[in-house]
Amino acid sequence: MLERLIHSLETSPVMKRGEYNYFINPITDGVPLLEPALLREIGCAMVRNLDLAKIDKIVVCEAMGIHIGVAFSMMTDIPLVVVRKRPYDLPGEVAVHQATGYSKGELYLNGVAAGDRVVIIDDVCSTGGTLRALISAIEQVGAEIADICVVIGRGDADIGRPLKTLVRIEVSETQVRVVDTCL
Ligand SMILES: O=P(O)(O)OC[C@H]1O[C@H](OP(=O)(O)OP(=O)(O)O)[C@H](O)[C@@H]1O
Ligand SMILES: Nc1nc2[nH]cnc2c(=O)[nH]1
Repeated sequence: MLERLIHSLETSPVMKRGEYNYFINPITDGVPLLEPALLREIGCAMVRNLDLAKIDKIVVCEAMGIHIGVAFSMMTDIPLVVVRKRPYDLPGEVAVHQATGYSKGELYLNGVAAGDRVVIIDDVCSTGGTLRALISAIEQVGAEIADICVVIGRGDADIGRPLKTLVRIEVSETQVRVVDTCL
């Protein structure tokens, strides 16, 4: 299992975004293209690794959490909430600040209510800025976070909660190395 993901990572190009070594991969960028078999492989691995007991909603972040969230939602029949990068000004919307290794912005959460039990999933965790922002937004509405899982972990960010990763990687200026897997 995860052979496709590991192969895609070990053949990922790396570019500079400022000082940040940014790897380019189908799962994290949709570039150059995303094979359905790779998406299925990841969906199955998430189903096997997440605690799905009594989960009301899956929460993902725009943009590169969406395809993973859709696959996972269709496999589990659990509704999907997409945290957006633009406001809708709906009642109860929560805004939080997001900072990554190469960008800053605001995130807007709608569709999660007090008492909901949710899982957060994303493509990658690097500095942890995005997951910390998502956790803060969900805590502000009074929902319960049952589990958090990303496909790819790089670095050792502290998000203040347990984090599941399908694979862990190291990124140099020229290449990606897979150093651990969940299996
Ligand atoms: O751990 P971090 O340093 O926060 O990095 C992880 C985040 O970076 C990417 O999102 P990004 O905001 O670049 O946008 P995108 O999904 O729209 O490409 C990725 O999809 C993660 O959400
Ligand atoms: N594609 C991609 N997304 C990221 N999100 C945070 N770091 C990275 C990275 O190196 N590559």
